[in-house]
Amino acid sequence: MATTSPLAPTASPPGDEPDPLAPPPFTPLRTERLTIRPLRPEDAADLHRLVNDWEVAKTLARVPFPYPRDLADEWIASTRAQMAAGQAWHLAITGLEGAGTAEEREVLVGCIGLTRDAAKREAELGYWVGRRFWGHGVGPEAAARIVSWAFAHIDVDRLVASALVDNERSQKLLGRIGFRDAGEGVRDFVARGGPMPVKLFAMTRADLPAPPAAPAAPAPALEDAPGKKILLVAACALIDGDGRVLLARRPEGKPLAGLWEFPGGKVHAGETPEAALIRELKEELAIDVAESCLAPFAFASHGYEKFHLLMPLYLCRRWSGPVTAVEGQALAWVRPQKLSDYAMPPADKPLVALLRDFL
Ligand SMILES: Nc1nc2c([nH]c(=O)n2[C@H]2C[C@H](O)[C@@H](COP(=O)(O)OP(=O)(O)OP(=O)(O)O)O2)c(=O)[nH]1
Repeated sequence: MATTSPLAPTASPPGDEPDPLAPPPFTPLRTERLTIRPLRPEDAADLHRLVNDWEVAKTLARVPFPYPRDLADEWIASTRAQMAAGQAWHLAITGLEGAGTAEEREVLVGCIGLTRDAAKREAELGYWVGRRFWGHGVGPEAAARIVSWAFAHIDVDRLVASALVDNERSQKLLGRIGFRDAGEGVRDFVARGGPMPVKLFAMTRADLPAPPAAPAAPAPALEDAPGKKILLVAACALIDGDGRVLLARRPEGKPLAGLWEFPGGKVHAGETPEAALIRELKEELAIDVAESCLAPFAFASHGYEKFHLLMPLYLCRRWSGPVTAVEGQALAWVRPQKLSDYAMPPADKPLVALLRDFL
C-alpha cells in the first residue's frame, strides 16, 4: 500500500475557484479484471469492513484505526466535491466475483486516489487493497491504469508517491509501474500516532511505459536522413473570430498523452503537408479546410529521443463545419496570452512565443 490514501475528509480551501483546466466528469476505467470508478454512498459498509483492518490501516498515513463507521460515509461524500473541483480523485477499485456465472456481482476490492498540487503541477498517488484480495496483482493493475489516466487527463507533469521504509512490496510495485526513487522522508501516520520514515517516489510522463507500436506507421517523408529519422508532421493553429487559438489534448495511449497541441498529424508518404493537414483536420475535427486558407507561419525543429520532429505550423481563420472532437479528445479555445497555461510538447514552445507576439 502506498501511504497516502487519505480516508479522512479534507476541507477544500475557502473561496477556491473551480479550475478551468479541471477534467470532465470521471468516466470509469477498466483493466483486464478491475473497474476504477467514483465511490458511491452504498460502498460505505464494504469500505469500512476492508479498511478497518490493522494490516491495511497501518500502512496508510491518514487512516485512523479503529476506523469509525460514520467516517466512511463522510469520506465518500467528500470525494465527490474534491473530484468536481479537480483537487483529488479518490476512487473505488472493484472486481467481479463469480464472473461469468449467474451469481456474478461487483465487489469492492480497495481504493486508489490522486491528490493534486496545482502549484507544483503534480499529484500524489495513494492506494490500498483489502486483505482478502492481496496476492492477486490488484495493486499494480489498478495503479498502472490510474497513472496512465492521470498524465492524460490531469494537468500534472509529475506524480509522486511514498511507502513506509519497511513496506517493500509497495516500493516494488511503484518501481514496476514507472516510479523512480526520490529519496527518503518522514510522514505522520495517524494510526501509528506519529511520524514514520518513508521512501519517496516520483515519475514523469517520460517514465510511462511506451504505448504499443502503431500498426504499419506511415512512412516518414525523409527516411534516409543520417542519425535520427526526421518525422514530418503538419500542424495548424485554427483562429476563431475572437482571436482564440484551438488546442487539442493528446489522448491517453499516445506518446506525450495529456499535453496540449496544435491539431495536425504525420505527413504520409506521397502527401504534401497541406494535403496531410486537410486530411487530419477532417479526421480529428470534422472540418473542411481549403488549401488556400492555410497560411504557412513558422516551423518547429526539435530533437526527441527517438526522432527529429520537423513541423510546419500553418494559420487558418476560415473553415467550414462546426469544430467537433471526433476522437473524444479535449479541445480548448485559448486566448494567445493564456497559451502558456497549457502544458505543450517541448517542440511547441518557440511556436507559442511567436504566435503570442503575432496575434
Ligand atoms: N499534431 C501535433 N503533433 C505534435 C505537436 N507538437 C509535437 O511535438 N508533436 C509531435 C507529437 C507526435 O510525436 C507527432 C505527431 O504524431 P501523431 O502520432 O500525433 O500523429 P497522427 O495524428 O498522424 O497520429 P497516428 O495516426 O499516427 O496515431 O508530433 C503539435 O503541436 N501538434
